[in-house]
Amino acid sequence: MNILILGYGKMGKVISQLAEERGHTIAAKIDESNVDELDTLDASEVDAAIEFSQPDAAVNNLTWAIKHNIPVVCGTTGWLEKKPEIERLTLSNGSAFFYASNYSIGVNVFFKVNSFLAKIMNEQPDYNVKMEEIHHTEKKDAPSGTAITLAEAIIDRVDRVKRWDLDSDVNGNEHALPITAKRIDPAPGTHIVTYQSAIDDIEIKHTAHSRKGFALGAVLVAEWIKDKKGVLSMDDYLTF
Ligand SMILES: NC(=O)C1=CN([C@@H]2O[C@H](COP(=O)(O)OP(=O)(O)OC[C@H]3O[C@@H](n4cnc5c(N)ncnc54)[C@H](O)[C@@H]3O)[C@@H](O)[C@H]2O)C=CC1
Ligand SMILES: O=C(O)C1=N[C@H](C(=O)O)C[C@H](O)C1
Repeated sequence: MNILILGYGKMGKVISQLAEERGHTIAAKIDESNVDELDTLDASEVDAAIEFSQPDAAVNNLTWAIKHNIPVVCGTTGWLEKKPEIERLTLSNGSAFFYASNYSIGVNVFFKVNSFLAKIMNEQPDYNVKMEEIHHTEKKDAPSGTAITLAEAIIDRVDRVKRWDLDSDVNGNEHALPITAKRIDPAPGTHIVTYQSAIDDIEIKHTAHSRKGFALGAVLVAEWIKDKKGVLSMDDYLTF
């Protein structure tokens, strides 16, 4: 496949390397410094685009790919208020758009465990739930996209939890899920969900050791999305 890299930072570099190791070619590596290369790129030669840039760049990149009918795999977090707009554009254009807050298989297993635990804890009102996420200091958004996905699953299943709150001192308020976002180098991504009671704590934790799991997942999805259409997610790709 010929893959276009939209966002050639820490993730774009690992993704390009892995894609080449898997026998793909890279159509172009687009960064802040060479966005104008998109004006002359032959889109008909591109099989899929992988977009890992930054919150204020994602919408333009995705719009460009969708309008050029290039299936696009997006991992950028922190722009999701605009996602409905991108989904509408995808559908009206008959293109393909895939979004996941986390492409690693391990985190997607963790999402399932989190949902299962939340369902059980709905029946255990003595426990308050809280979350901690730890990432490197260059991360632009907080809380992480992964933390938001985890929180949304808890809010959907635990009736007493109505919202999440970032870095607030709401421990003990049973209606809020406090999320603490720590920035410590070189953490690639750690997420901890804790249910706390006077008697005991129940804790689940995922720790990424590198960016390889995120990057491999994105390349595998790009291979899968090549001939697909529509708004797609990990629920369409993963069979577990
Ligand atoms: N969904 C997932 O599995 C994962 C998502 N991420 C997300 O991916 C994004 C990128 O992460 P990193 O690579 O660590 O960040 P980074 O800061 O190392 O790289 C971002 C790159 O985007 C470039 N950029 C800025 N404007 C651009 C534009 N208009 N077009 C193309 N590129 C542009 C910047 O120059 C920079 O090189 C973040 O939003 C992060 O949260 C990161 C890891 C995993
Ligand atoms: O910015 C990062 O690095 C990461 N971002 C994603 C997120 O916001 O959840 C995924 C991963 O945790 C790494």
